[in-house]
Amino acid sequence: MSPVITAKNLTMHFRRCDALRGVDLEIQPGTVFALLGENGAGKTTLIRILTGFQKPSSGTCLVSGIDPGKDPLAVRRGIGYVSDSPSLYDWMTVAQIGGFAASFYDREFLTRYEESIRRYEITPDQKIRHLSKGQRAKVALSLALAHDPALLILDEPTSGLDPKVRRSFLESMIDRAATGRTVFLSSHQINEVERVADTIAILHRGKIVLHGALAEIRQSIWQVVYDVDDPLRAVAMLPRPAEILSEETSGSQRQVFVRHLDSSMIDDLRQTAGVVNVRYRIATLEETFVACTSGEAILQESPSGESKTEVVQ
Ligand SMILES: Nc1ncnc2c1ncn2[C@@H]1O[C@H](COP(=O)(O)OP(=O)(O)OP(=O)(O)O)[C@@H](O)[C@H]1O
Repeated sequence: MSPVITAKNLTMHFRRCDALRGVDLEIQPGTVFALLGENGAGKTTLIRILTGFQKPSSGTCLVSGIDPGKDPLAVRRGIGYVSDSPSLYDWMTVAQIGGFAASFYDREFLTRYEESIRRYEITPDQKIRHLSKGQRAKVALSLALAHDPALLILDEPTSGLDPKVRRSFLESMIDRAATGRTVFLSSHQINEVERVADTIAILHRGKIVLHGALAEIRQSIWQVVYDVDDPLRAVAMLPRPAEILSEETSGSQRQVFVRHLDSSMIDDLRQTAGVVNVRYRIATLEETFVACTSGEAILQESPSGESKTEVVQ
């Protein structure tokens, strides 16, 4: 099956910063994909390029087979999209905005929209400008979902929602993917991402530093901690195929986050002169995120499963 989203070497130079620095990405249909990154990592910029609101400085991308730079309206007609700050016509009521949006789509749109508004317990004749932040988010989500798009792109979709609504919304995203539709969401909420995503990518300073199946990532990244007899002692890097995500020294203790560790490497480390008290365990996704976004040596996995390590300046 061909990917729903393909990005090749996307860059975005703004006057004062490089928001994207060569992003490669492939997202398969029928999956929930989560883009993780710190503030300012470039998530919104990438989403704006994929939805045709921003032209990249260089590189190419296809969304459902269409180049958003060439035909942004065709891309946006075919997808459901909620930005991080949805702009809605404030002077309309909840019902009016649904009726207005419905004029661009088939008859089912209004039925689905009204059903969603009822489920979210929003009063249809309330003015948009009088809605709370969470209610606005619910209206924006209802509009994005009402034409039942094959691809849904959501920038921080749950930021205004309370925990109960958040949970049921995320569960509904898993159901969507199970019917072959694709969900692309950006988030800071690692615990939420863990519950719903099939694949994730971590964006750090405009580069994707980790990309792959969540199940595989959760099983392949390890935290290794050991002590050295002398804080100045040099210890050799773990050999290939190990890939170091980050290394930290605190006095005589060293902590390494590493991908593709095997037990012989731990045995060798235990045999190393001056190294004592070696312990290791699987890293949590949160630890992996911190390691990927604070370490110097970082890696990128291609969709084919090969991975490479590179250094971020
Ligand atoms: N139109 C613009 N002009 C200049 N710089 C911009 C513009 N849009 C974004 N940037 C810069 O690009 C970088 C990435 O911003 P972006 O909004 O994509 O990050 P983000 O990952 O979505 O952050 P957050 O999680 O805080 O929303 C930031 O340094 C930001 O200041």
